[in-house]
This record gives sequence, C-alpha cells and structure tokens, in this order.
Amino acid sequence: MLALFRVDPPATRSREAKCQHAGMSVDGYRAMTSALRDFLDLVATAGPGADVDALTTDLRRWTDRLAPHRVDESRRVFGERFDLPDRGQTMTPLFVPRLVTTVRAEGVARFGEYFLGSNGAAHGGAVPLLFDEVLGHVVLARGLRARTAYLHTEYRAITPIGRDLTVRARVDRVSGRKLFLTAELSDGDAVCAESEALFVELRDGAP
Ligand SMILES: CCCCCCCCCC(=O)SCCNC(=O)CCNC(=O)[C@H](O)C(C)(C)COP(=O)(O)OP(=O)(O)OC[C@H]1O[C@@H](n2cnc3c(N)ncnc32)[C@H](O)[C@@H]1OP(=O)(O)O
Repeated sequence: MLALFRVDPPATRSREAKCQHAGMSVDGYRAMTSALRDFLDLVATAGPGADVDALTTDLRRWTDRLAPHRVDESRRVFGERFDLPDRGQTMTPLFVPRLVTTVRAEGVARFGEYFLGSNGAAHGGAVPLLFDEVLGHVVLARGLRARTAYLHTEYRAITPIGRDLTVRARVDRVSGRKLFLTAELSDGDAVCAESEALFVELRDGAP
C-alpha cells in the first residue's frame, strides 16, 4: 500500500512523455511489464531443474542495463500507465477494469502463480493488495489526493490462482474528508473475500 494519489487525473497525463522520459516506446513498455509478469509466474512455478545460475547471470545483466535509467518518482512509468489494464506495473495481481466511476469500480482480477500462498490459494496478503488497487481506482476517479487509513479484509473462501475472478468496489459513504468503501472478490457465485476500507483525503500541503 504505497501509492499516493496525484492531483492530476490520469487522462491528462501524457503516456508518450512518460515513456520518453524512461527511454522506452509506448508499446514497448506494455510488452515489458507483460513479459515481466510471465517471468515472475514462471519463477514461482520453476522446479529444481531450472538453470538458475545462467538465469541469475542474465538477470544481473538486465539490472546493469536498467541502473543508468533510474529517475526520480515524478518521472517514473511503472504504475503510471493508466491506458494499460494493469497500469504498467507488476506489483499487484492483475486487475482489468471494466467500469470505473466516481462511486464504483468493477473488473476482472487474476492472481498469477507468483501470488500463490499454498494449495492453490492466493497469498492472504495479496488479496488486500488487490482491494487497495481497485478501491484506489474509485478514489482516483473522484480526483482526490487520498490515502488508505484502514483496509479490513474478510477471507470467505480461498482465492484461486490462475482464474478470472470478479472484483467490485463501491463508495458506501462520504463524511468530510473520509470515504468509506467496500469491495468484494468472487469466483463465479462464490465470494472469496470482502473488504471495508477508509480512505482519507489529504490536507492541503500533506506529502
Ligand atoms: C488507479 C489507482 C492506482 C492506485 C492504487 C493504489 C492505492 C493505494 C492507496 C494507498 O495504499 S495509500 C498508502 C497507505 N496509507 C498510508 O500510508 C496512510 C498513512 N496514514 C496517513 O497518512 C494519515 O494517517 C491519514 C492521511 C490516513 C490521516 O491523517 P490526517 O492527519 O489527514 O487525518 P486525521 O488523523 O485528522 O483524521 C481525519 C479523520 O479520519 C479519521 N481516521 C484517520 N485514520 C483513521 C483510522 N485508521 N481509522 C479510523 N478513522 C481514522 C479520524 O478519526 C478523523 O475523523 P473525524 O474527521 O471524524 O475526526
């Protein structure tokens, strides 16, 4: 839960400019984060026969290639590609929005193998990570600078890995700077998890 909402709504940002800053093509960045998700899923599923020494050497080379391109937060692309289904980030389970308004969001969620806890169930910490992401879309649609004050999650059934799930979030109540929201994750008719959250709009001048 580390993102701070920015004042400018996503539509006003120039994704081309963001990518230019990062020295990447618009489509190239999409392909890169997609490839990274695939890679992380395969790291998670790899057995002991994997050629880890060679892979580690390759990974170190990739790190060395990216190191000179480090920029400050305001110029980063990761998580800032609002034109892409996953915002161009791999930190959260995949959320592909179908609908985002100022009062609700709905879409498809998918937990890749990377998010496995055990026995086919998603890691318990990954579920609120998804909820925070989805709720964040609603809050951002309101054009607010806000942060999560709490996010309570109830686990009703296991959250399966590798399936398209449905996630819904809505604003229940607004009181001054406080936004009370709820969210639900389901697998068909089965509810996997529910969440209640409070987002607090930041005071002027808050970092
Ligand atoms: C497209 C989407 C992409 C983005 C998706 C990612 C979204 C990620 C969003 C996040 O995860 S943000 C990062 C995680 N959250 C934080 O780091 C927040 C850390 N905490 C804070 O910064 C402050 O505590 C906070 C801004 C939440 C509140 O501080 P303030 O000084 O602005 O408010 P204040 O403490 O005066 O409280 C304001 C009201 O909220 C209430 N409140 C604050 N924290 C509360 C709490 N934890 N529980 C219950 N009530 C709470 C408080 O009682 C009060 O109620 P009243 O107005 O009725 O008096």
